[in-house]
Amino acid sequence: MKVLIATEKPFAPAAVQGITSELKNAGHEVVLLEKYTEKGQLLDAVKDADAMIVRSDKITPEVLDAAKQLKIVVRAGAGYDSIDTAYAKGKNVVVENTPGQNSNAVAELVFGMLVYAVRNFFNGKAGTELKGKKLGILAFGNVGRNVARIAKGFDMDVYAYDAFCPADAIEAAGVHAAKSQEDLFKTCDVLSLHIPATPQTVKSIDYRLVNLLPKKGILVNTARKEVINEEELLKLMAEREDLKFITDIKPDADEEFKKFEGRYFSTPKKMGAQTAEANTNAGIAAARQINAFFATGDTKFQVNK
Ligand SMILES: NC(=O)c1ccc[n+]([C@@H]2O[C@H](COP(=O)([O-])OP(=O)(O)OC[C@H]3O[C@@H](n4cnc5c(N)ncnc54)[C@H](O)[C@@H]3O)[C@@H](O)[C@H]2O)c1
Ligand SMILES: O=C(O)[C@H](O)[C@H](O)COP(=O)(O)O
Repeated sequence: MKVLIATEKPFAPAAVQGITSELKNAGHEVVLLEKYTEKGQLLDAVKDADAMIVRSDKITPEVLDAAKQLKIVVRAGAGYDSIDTAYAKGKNVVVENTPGQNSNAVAELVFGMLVYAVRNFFNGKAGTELKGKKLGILAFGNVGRNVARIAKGFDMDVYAYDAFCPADAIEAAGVHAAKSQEDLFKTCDVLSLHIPATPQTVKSIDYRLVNLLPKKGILVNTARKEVINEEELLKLMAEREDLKFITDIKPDADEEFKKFEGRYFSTPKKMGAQTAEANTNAGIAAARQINAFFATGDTKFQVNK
């Protein structure tokens, strides 16, 4: 089978090597399309691909229509909102993700950004410590659980809320279970977002919710920019000079947020999963899932059943 690795943002070289040898050892042909700049390059490359491995690359109906032989596309990562899963299903294309493979990388970045923020972006003025502060984790999935683990090392008081994870499972992980999203925002000094972008969550982080944060609250986003209601957050930050917003996903209104100097930080490019380890873990998992799919029909990680 022909497997296309299509990554506008390439994997680390060691990851590409690992993915390629997994696939070749299983008898597949590997084609690499990296750093493409035109949609046409992707449309051309997918024409004869039987399988694809992608990162945040947009797999639209146009791409799926061009991929006449495609049977499976694996998103080397957690969030698959960049893929039109329903359209793929209609074309009998299996869509999979690789859950948990990059979650430690994202969790470590949360703390990198947090230390930077509480130390006033290293401007030389006295900052604060994380020890003893209340950390709220919105969504207790793979990333949220890793954030909780690291937060305990900082001696933070950790709370979480997840719409689909029962409170006793959160408590069993040694984390306080908040009764609701509102309860989590009201309680915590730092609020870290780990919800996927879904119809229920898009723009859900709005004025009303963020305004529940106590004085000097910090909102951290390593999830998706779409979950934030940017217009309302801008309004709130203009009204509340105590709030900080730090994010791994540049908002559309980045220029406007930049006006809040000393209270806003965005990574220049999404960095959460950008480690050699996460690239290798997610990429090799994707390759193995493709091998299993062609060898035995395994669809354990399918997200468009
Ligand atoms: N910055 C990055 O590079 C990066 C890397 C990995 C993941 N992400 C983003 O972070 C998200 C979380 O990643 P993950 O690996 O923890 O995913 P995951 O699937 O392991 O966890 C997601 C959690 O969200 C919960 N959830 C779903 N809808 C919810 C809602 N409406 N309210 C509350 N909880 C809800 C689920 O129950 C689940 O526990 C991904 O969907 C992706 O968008 C970003
Ligand atoms: O959802 C995810 O897993 C991450 O957002 C994702 O892997 C990071 O995006 P990437 O850096 O791979 O484009």
